Amino acid sequence: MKIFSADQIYQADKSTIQKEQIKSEELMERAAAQLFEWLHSRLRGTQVNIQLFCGIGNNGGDGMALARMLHEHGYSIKVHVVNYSDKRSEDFLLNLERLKDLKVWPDFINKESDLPEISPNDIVVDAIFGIGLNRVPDDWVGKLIGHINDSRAFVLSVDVPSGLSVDRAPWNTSYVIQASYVLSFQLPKLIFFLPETGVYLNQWEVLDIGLNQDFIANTEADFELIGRPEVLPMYRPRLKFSHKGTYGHSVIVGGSYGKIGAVQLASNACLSVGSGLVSAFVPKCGYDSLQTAVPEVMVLTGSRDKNISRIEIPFEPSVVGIGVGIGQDDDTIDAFSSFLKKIKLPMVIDADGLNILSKNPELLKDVPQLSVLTPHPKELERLIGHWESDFEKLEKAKEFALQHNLVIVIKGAHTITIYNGKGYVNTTGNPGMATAGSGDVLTGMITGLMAQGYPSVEAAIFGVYLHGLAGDVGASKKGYEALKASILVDSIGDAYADLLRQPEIEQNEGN
Ligand SMILES: NC(=O)C1=CN([C@@H]2O[C@H](COP(=O)(O)OP(=O)(O)OC[C@H]3O[C@@H](n4cnc5c(N)ncnc54)[C@H](OP(=O)(O)O)[C@@H]3O)[C@@H](O)[C@H]2O)[C@H](O)CC1
Ligand SMILES: [K+]
Repeated sequence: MKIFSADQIYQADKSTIQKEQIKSEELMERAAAQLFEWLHSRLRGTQVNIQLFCGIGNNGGDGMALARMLHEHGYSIKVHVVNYSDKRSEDFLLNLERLKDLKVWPDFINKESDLPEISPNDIVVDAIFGIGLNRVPDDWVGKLIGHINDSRAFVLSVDVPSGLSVDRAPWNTSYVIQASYVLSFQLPKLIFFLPETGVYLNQWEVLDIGLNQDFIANTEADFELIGRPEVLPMYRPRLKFSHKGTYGHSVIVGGSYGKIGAVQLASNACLSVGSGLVSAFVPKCGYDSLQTAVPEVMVLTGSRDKNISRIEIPFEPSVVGIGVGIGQDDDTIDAFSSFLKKIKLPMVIDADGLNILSKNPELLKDVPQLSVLTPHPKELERLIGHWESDFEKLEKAKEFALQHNLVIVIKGAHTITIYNGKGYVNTTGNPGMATAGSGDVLTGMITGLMAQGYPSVEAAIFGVYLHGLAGDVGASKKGYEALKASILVDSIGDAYADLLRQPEIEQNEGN
């Protein structure tokens, strides 16, 4: 699913109005009807106090129209107009009049007003600001937002939590609604997935308000949300008349004394994701444990016992994944840099491989184009420098990836894969995956997918999705806390099965 900027959403709005020859008020009516249906199907007439806080723009207009529909269906409502400007939108005014026609009289909150009482048992509808927010809310509006947050009521935000801009970091983090649920129109917003802004909502859902599908399909978006529909077409089925050579020979280079487990996890994941053959290149101390732990993996060793000092692979690998557990000894850095000069095919670089690049940026020119770098935020910061906000982080990462023609996988709750000026936001995974070795498994999976012929960017997007899905499958059996990286590896098969399952057929169909 595409993720649009605020400007693109306004354009989609306009093109829908033109194409369907409707008025903007009708689009607002559709939006409000969807909001109403969502609430009504859950409440089914339950008598609970619903307090609607409406701004004076179209977000507020949506709230007003929703208030009317709730009132018409017998719900107990209280409508507050947050009167932060005299520039009321036409559709807001229209819906205010429609509400007054039903003899519902909103109260107008301004700078001097007392804050309304809100019980923890109330439902608050937050329709103060939508995607039109373009500056910090006034202090009195910020205080009202704080008051709503302190109420402990269930807060349903219309389109976005008020106080969050769609395209930048919040001006004042205390002036942002903490939403229990966000009902967002047509397309998800990038802020739902970034660590700095995603914390302002517990759950979100998209409501289809029938915006022009041609416009959406033909408009290039900077970000895309990656779910099952986006990932399935990337899947490459295995062929009946194939052999292990068809699916590539991966090499995982890494490990040092005490960190051989990283290579074990990565090479095991590489095999489990489908690489035909997997070899590991490790220091000598890793030989016995690796051969014992993963008999399917072939093991090559360097000349040193505790670290890698020279990397020599006596065959042409399909792909190399390098860096897990490798350490940063001087001779390891030398080995890494001379290996980079030899290798021409795209590779996967993780962990200390990335830290070596950060400390020796002159090596970047030797990294093969289209290689995949998989940093967590700290590793990314070492690579691209400090950022002030998640938006700046994404811009800098895009620039860096473009400059070196690389794929960058920014790991996090919603891992974002950056390539060619675009960001692909992952939807699978859970907090149980914040555990030792989880990244090593991902490195192995992306490497194993590239070995099978997935182009690097698809290997990254598909691998991140499948890795998260393995985490979700694993957590469903073990819970979050007990989820370990080795469970992720064991769950890769179930993750594939989950991804490829046929849509469920109605049980009684045909009866
Ligand atoms: N296509 C859709 O998704 C549809 C969305 N709808 C809803 O419309 C809003 C967007 O409405 P809009 O009127 O453009 O903007 P807001 O309601 O968010 O804000 C209203 C105006 O407030 C001004 N503003 C901005 N920041 C502040 C501030 N900090 N303090 C005071 N005032 C502020 C700004 O106007 P200015 O001229 O003063 O700059 C805003 O325009 C969207 O989120 C949906 O809820 C439609 O209903 C259906 C289609
Ligand atoms: K809102």
